This record gives sequence, C-alpha cells and structure tokens, in this order.
Amino acid sequence: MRRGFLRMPLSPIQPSPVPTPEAALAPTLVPIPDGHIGCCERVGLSELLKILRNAGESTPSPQPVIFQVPPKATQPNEITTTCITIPETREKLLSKGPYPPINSSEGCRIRVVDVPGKGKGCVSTSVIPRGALIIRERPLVIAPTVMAFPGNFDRTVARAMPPGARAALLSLNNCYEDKVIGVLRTNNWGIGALPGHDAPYGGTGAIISRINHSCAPNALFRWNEDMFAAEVRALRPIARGEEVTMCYVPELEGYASRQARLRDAYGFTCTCELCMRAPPVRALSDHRRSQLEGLTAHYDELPDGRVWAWARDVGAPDDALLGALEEQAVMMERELYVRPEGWLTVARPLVKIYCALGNTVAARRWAVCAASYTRAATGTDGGWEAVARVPEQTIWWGARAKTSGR
Ligand SMILES: C[S@@+](CC[C@H](N)C(=O)[O-])C[C@H]1O[C@@H](n2cnc3c(N)ncnc32)[C@H](O)[C@@H]1O
Repeated sequence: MRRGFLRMPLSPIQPSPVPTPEAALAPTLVPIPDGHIGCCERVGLSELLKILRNAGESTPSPQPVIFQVPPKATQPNEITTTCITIPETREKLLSKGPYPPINSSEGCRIRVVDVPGKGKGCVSTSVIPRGALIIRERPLVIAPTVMAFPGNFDRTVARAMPPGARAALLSLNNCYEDKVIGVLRTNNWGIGALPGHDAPYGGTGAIISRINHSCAPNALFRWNEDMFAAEVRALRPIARGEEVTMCYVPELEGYASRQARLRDAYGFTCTCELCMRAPPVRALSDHRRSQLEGLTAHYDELPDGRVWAWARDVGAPDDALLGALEEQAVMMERELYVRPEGWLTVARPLVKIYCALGNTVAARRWAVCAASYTRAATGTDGGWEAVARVPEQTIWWGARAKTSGR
C-alpha cells in the first residue's frame, strides 16, 4: 500500500528538548490552529463552463470583456492570461497588479508524457512530499463558468489571444464541438470568484490541464490569487515517475455516480485503483464513502468543549475519544481519501487529545499530518509545524494528567 501516514516515519522536524522546569515556569503558548483552510474548492471541472450561448436564458449578464493579465509580458516566453470577465472585474484585476512573472518550469516537478489509454498526462520527475508544490502556472485563459456569451465567442477569444498561447490552448484535449469553448470545458479547473464578480470562474493551463483524473488522486489544484497563478500540490507522497492525478468529480460520491459524471462531461471510463475494485468491495466502498461524506463535512469536528470535558472527567477512560477518531482515520486510509478538510477534522482533535494525554510522539505525528494537509490546501503550514515542534507548549498539554493528579 502506498499510503499510510499512520505508519509513516515522522517528518524531518527536529525533536524539541524535553521541557525543563524553568521552561514550564515561563511557557510561550503555541496556539493550535483552528482556522479553516477555505480555498479547497472542489474541482470545478464537472460543473464547468456552463457557457450559455443563448443570452437571455437567465438574468442577462454584462457584456464580457477580454484582456490580458499582466497587460504585457516582461520576460521572454512569459504567459499572459487571456481573461474573460465583466468590466468591473477588469478594473479590479488590473489595479491589483503588478503580478510577479511566473515561469512554469521553475520548480516544476512534472513532465508531460503519453499515458496509455488517457492521451497525455503528467508524471513526477522527483519524489514529492505531501503539501509540496508540484507546479505553479499562469493560466492561458480564465473565464466564468456561467455566463451568456455571443455566438461568435469562439473566434473573438481566439483572436484576442497572443499567438503562442492560442496555439497552446488549441493543442489541448477537446471533448466538445466548439473550438475554444470546448477546450475550456474539457480542461478548466475551478478558481472560484474573482474580485467584483461573484460567479464561479475556471482556468485552463498549458501543463496543469494535462493532468488526468483519478477518484483516488494524489494532487490538489488551488488558485493563488496574489500571484495570479494556478498551483498544484501533493496530497500524499508521490514517487518519482508516478502519474500525478487530480479528481474531476466530488470524490465521496459512489462509483456509479462518479463514472456517470466522467462519461458525460469528459467522455471516459475511469479505471483508477478505486474504480477497479471488485464489485462487492466497491459496494462496501460506496457505503464507507457515504459515511465519510457526513463525517468530514467542514467543521463537523469534535468540539473543544467535549475534549475539555473528557480531559477534566477523572472517571472517563483515557481512550474515550480516541476510538471513533482513529476509526475514521482508518476508514479514510482504506478509501484512499485525501481531502485536506476531511483529514483536518480528525487531525485537529487528535493533536489536542494526545497533548492532553502528554503523548509527544502521537501529538507530533498528527500535527505533522495537519501541517502537510494544510500546506496542500493553502500553500502554508497554517501554524501546525510550530505545534509539531513543541506540542508541550500548547494549552492542551498535560490537561488530563493535571485532572487526575498523575
Ligand atoms: C483535462 S484533460 C487531461 C489531459 C488529456 N489526457 C490530454 O491528453 O490532454 C481531460 C481529458 O483527459 C482524458 N482523461 C483524463 N483522465 C482520464 C482517465 N483517468 N482515464 C482516461 N482518460 C482520461 C479524457 O479524455 C478527458 O476528457
């Protein structure tokens, strides 16, 4: 089995010295992060680019405007993004810059290859730890996924694009009839709303859009608004030469529903590890996934009040809260589940519980887990690495021992 952080070695974070009584007298408390990771938008591909060609189908949208961000390339071969938005957003995006030039080959850890049965795809060029950046790329195009566009839109966009970017865009896979719109529908990743336009947008990139689907993916897409760039980060350790995949559909849905979405929107049948399980195992998997759907909803997490109540309750067994959480972790492992928000609903309370029990090794292991998933989703560790270095300096440390007088 490739996965399994429960058994994985501890990260290279250096162990802290055993706290001395002096340190205990003047502790600097390390906060346990509780902020949510927000940006983890489910991949936009499946709900994508419902570009309404017939204006007036719903509330009329403002006339689209087409422009480049940044307005001019400052470096050779620099990609500028052809943006299709509304006028208000154009003003906001252009006044927010200048954005740094993005060189997608800088730090890039994948290359595009032919993958049997899938067209092109991306394989890793090195070992990639969970949370690490795999590629940062400025999109060729960003466009709203729901907007009324005029009938000649394909030609208008193609003409507005710099020739190199247009050629790169038109070389991408296309499961639809329209030239440009078809490519966008096949290759877009959800980037969320843009300033001034509260509508879902999608971005298409020359390399990122070559990443194939898996229902048990190893990478996650995120939009870096400050850099005006798309990023892909590892959701689990990726071996050199392994195919990098992202999930195009809501991955906790059952097998039949995932396959139907992929067939309808992208015209292929998924043969990932999860989908190739024998039918009875798949049925069990569907059942587990629907349970996980409920358990991993955002913030549906063991409340601090319950953890404190347990910590203070001399009569409660030490492992009273551990069983359900560790069971959930095992279920997520079995299901090859890698959504950061789901793992954080388990990791966060486990760090607190193990801190309360004074178990440095386990508290660190879960804090490292939380750090890497937070990095995968947001680009930073969110404060978890500090917890992993010195769990003894969190407010939860030893809470249980203090209660029972041990
Ligand atoms: C975003 S593109 C991915 C890159 C594409 N393979 C290419 O050659 O450019 C999406 C298309 O890739 C193919 N694809 C993606 N994931 C696949 C998979 N797991 N199995 C088979 N085909 C897949 C499908 O044709 C799909 O419409």
